[in-house]
Amino acid sequence: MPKTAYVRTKPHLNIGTMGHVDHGKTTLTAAITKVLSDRGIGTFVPFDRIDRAPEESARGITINISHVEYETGTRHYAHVDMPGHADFIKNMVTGAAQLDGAILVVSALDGIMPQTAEHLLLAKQVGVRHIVVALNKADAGDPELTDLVELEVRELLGAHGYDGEHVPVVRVSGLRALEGAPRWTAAIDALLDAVDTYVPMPERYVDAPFLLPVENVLTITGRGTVVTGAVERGTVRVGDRVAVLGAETETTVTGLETFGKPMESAEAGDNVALLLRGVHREQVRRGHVVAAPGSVTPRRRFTADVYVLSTEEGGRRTPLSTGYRPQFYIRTADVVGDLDLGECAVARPGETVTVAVELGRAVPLEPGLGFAIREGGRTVGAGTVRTVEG
Ligand SMILES: Nc1nc2c(ncn2[C@@H]2O[C@H](COP(=O)(O)OP(=O)(O)OP(=O)(O)O)[C@@H](O)[C@H]2O)c(=O)[nH]1
Ligand SMILES: [Mg+2]
Repeated sequence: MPKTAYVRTKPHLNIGTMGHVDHGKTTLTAAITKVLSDRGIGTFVPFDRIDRAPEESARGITINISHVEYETGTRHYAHVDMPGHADFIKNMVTGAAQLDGAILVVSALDGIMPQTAEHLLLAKQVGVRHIVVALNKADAGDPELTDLVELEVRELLGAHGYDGEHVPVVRVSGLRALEGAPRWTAAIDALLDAVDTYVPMPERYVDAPFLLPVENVLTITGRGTVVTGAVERGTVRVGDRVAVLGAETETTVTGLETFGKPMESAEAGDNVALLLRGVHREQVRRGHVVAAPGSVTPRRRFTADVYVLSTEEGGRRTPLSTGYRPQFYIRTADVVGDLDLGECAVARPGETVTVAVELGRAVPLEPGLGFAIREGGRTVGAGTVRTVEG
């Protein structure tokens, strides 16, 4: 049976749930789809369809990011549910790199925890400009304690450069909303209203040359290799030639889908799957970039302003020095790089310094691009590209 084509009727945005492990991101994601499907718009996606890997159900945590789709009265959303566990921050950053706005989920029972702050910092760094807070588990929390958690969260938002005073903070219960309790389904409506009104429609650079950072690579039996991700800029049509930067190959797009629905062309902001002619699954990886041929040249060397996280923020205890070789998280890529601190030679936790970086492999870079620096499973710094060199 031929699949129904995607019909663009409402503006499309990319949002997602982030926050500390077990604070209820996946439950809330399922609850949002439930409330909307009860209203007759969209399909309910149960919890075990979101966390569907055997290891996820065995451990009771999210490991991989997953995407669900839904519509409110005014918008179409692709929603990424991100893992909270510290071991899977890598997957969280990949998910966050494509968002126009994020729902920061904070358990009203536990308040701010380490990955609440780390996710906020990483989101800011990869360019998430707007946050809405869901104070989850409000069914079980004491209202006065919840007030304190709200104050704490607003302060944390402010400390990371968000408008802590005005960010909407909505008290929800994903669990009770899933069960259909009217008070809590109404809270989901309030949360979606906050997202609809507080996260503005971003400017989409549809006229720029096409660029898509690869989030995932799949094989469709009988059809070939598919890459998925959000289109960062430009448009792409079936039949277009594209370069796969990282795989150093050029190919033709032979199919285009969003959430299983075929489309003729995709544009900046769309969350899509591209079928690539004659490309083998092993050739392409997360972190590669699919782009209009000749439109970008991957580079290895750049200068950047880097903030070295303080020890209290979960950063290092000791200074960084020239020759330090951490991992750089740039768009969906994770690349090793050498740091040169020039004359200042060392950078202490809590300091901001200008550094020169030489990456282990070339990636598309441009001034203003944000990135995170991680080492041995923790975030140690956050930076912005200043200049790009050959
Ligand atoms: N009381 C109460 N419990 C909740 C609520 N939402 C989630 N929970 C419980 O909290 C636990 C964790 O929920 P998840 O949705 O898996 O949390 P998560 O944030 O997705 O966890 P990770 O993805 O592993 O970081 C589960 O036992 C849920 O049933 C809520 O609103 N109220
Ligand atoms: Mg989860």
